[in-house]
Amino acid sequence: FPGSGFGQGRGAYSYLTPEFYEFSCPQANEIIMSVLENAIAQDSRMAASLLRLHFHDCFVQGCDASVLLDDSTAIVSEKNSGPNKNSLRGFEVIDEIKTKLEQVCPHTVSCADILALAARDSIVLSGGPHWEVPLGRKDSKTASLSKSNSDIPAPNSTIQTLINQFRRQGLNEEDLVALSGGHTIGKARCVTFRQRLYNQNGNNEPDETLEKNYYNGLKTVCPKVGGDNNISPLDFSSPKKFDNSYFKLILWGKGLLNSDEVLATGNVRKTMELVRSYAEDEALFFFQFAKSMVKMGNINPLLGFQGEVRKNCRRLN
Ligand code: HEM
Ligand SMILES: [Ca+2]
Ligand SMILES: [Ca+2]
Repeated sequence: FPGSGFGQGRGAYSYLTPEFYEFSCPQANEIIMSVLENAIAQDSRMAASLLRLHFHDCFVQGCDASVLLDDSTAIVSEKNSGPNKNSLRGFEVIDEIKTKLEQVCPHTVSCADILALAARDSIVLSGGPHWEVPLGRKDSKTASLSKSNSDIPAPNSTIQTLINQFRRQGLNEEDLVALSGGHTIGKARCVTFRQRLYNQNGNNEPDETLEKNYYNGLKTVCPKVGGDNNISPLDFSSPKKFDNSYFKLILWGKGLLNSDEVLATGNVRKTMELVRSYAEDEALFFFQFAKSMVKMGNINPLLGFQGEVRKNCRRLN
């Protein structure tokens, strides 16, 4: 029985299933959704931040809530890695969900599953697709600052580096392009796209694939020196709505990060074609995004007796 006995970690449940908490915590979905509705109403960017949190968890040791652990004697936190520091948001929202779940179903719903459900619900609340989230992940007793520095793709990556880093996680080009569509919501800091504006190839010239008006606008947000934390939307046409406009912008030279633009300009036929098809067909993008989110959520989960269900997502029990 999912979630009853075996699901609670006393047995060796060996796969993820959407019904995992059906009996042990049937209220989990409702509780998560109600916390998110409030959090996103107060701060519309929060949906994007929670989606990214799940991504940065899954790419480091798998989807095991390692990203949520604070520094302690036993833990060197991933929160201080290059990609995460001064950047990841949403930890307080995860804490709020966890506190409510501990009141209703103590020691039952893992932090890793909360991240996966919060990411899905954030997409739904932003107008994107709904999908069933396979559940039953346990929480790690370790974190990896070094893997967080090495395994999360950098914004100035080439297309080949992106393909390789996704492949290492078991994700292919279709997953790379669809999941990059997560950038249809949320914002990025000047430091993550400055190189494109002023010195793309070490020759003090901008990235020539940037559309000129867009480029001029970005320079006012992101000066050559200073303003590191100034933010710009990843999809300026609809930064709060989960839609396919991200792919249309890329085709027009209006993608914010180098890693966005190279999906269309990096001379890899496959990703170029996928960008075009998602720009033309939003339903196709939604379908593939949901499929790829399930795939990303399945990266190396801890199952059964492995790991633990943390009582506080920030520390080991
Ligand atoms: C393909 C490789 C990727 C690279 C290089 C990348 C890079 C980045 C960078 C640099 C930022 C801005 C961070 C900051 O300035 O603080 C960002 C934001 C974001 N990323 Fe990615 N990302 C990638 C893939 C993904 C994936 C797979 C997802 C989810 C499915 C995702 C979701 C997001 C979201 C939603 C934001 C906005 C967060 C917010 O506003 O708080 N990204 N990404
Ligand atoms: Ca992890
Ligand atoms: Ca959008």
